[in-house]
Amino acid sequence: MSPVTTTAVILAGGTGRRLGLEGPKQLAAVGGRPILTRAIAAFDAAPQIDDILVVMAPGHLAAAELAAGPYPKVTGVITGGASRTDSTLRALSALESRPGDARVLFHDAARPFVDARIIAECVATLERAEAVAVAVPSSDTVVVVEGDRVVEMPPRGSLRRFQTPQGFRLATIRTAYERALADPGFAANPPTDDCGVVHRYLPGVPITVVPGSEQNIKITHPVDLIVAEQITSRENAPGSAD
Ligand SMILES: Nc1ccn([C@@H]2O[C@H](COP(=O)(O)OP(=O)(O)OP(=O)(O)O)[C@@H](O)[C@H]2O)c(=O)n1
Ligand SMILES: C[C@](O)(CO)[C@H](O)COP(=O)(O)O
Repeated sequence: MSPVTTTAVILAGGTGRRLGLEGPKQLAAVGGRPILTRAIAAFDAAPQIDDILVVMAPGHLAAAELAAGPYPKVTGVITGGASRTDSTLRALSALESRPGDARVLFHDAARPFVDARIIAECVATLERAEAVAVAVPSSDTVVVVEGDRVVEMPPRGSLRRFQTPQGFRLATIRTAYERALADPGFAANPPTDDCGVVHRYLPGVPITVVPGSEQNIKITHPVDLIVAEQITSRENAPGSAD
């Protein structure tokens, strides 16, 4: 391991309610391989990643251990919490012995098509930044509504859609969550991701954005499974690197 380690945390603690399958969506297969396996494999293959921690939905640890089996960088599979931020907190507890300058990338297990370029750029950015996010421009016009009324139309050119991974120096994300836990309003209204926790509780910390990819989709709704199958159908095409 390099003196400053980089850990990938695969957040797989959800149940996939919006997808509506019988079990957690991360155990469903796309292109013949479980979504969770694809996410783990991407980080296992990345030379910048030293180790991987999988945070799995309660009651499904054995399935996650099976999925992680072939990947030597996986050093732990732990149980997730009730919300995404609870699952991150559990990962931070599991990493409590690591020094503050260690790096951590949090990745949605539900994004099976994260690529080597994105992972490399996130880790490289953490050499000079405390926090990094992955984002793509919006092809839709995005509006703010109150009830059924449009109240704001932010200029689209400055809008981005966040993806994962989201990366941090460990000391930064620890401090952000310490402050969040001290806020009585946090549990009732948690940010939707880890960058949101840093943005709200450490507003002075810049979050550097690196370009994501249109393929790095989050499998959320049933239509996303159809798109995912299409993406995987190219894997074995002549000339494909996969
Ligand atoms: N308690 C939770 C909830 C979510 N996640 C993870 O966070 C990622 C993004 O969340 P999302 O797409 O919302 O997944 P689910 O919570 O499973 O989906 P849904 O909201 O439709 O139930 C997923 O990889 C999910 O497993 C997690 O680790 N712990
Ligand atoms: C982290 C994230 O994927 C960035 O777009 C998103 O915020 C997760 O939201 P979800 O509702 O937990 O899917």
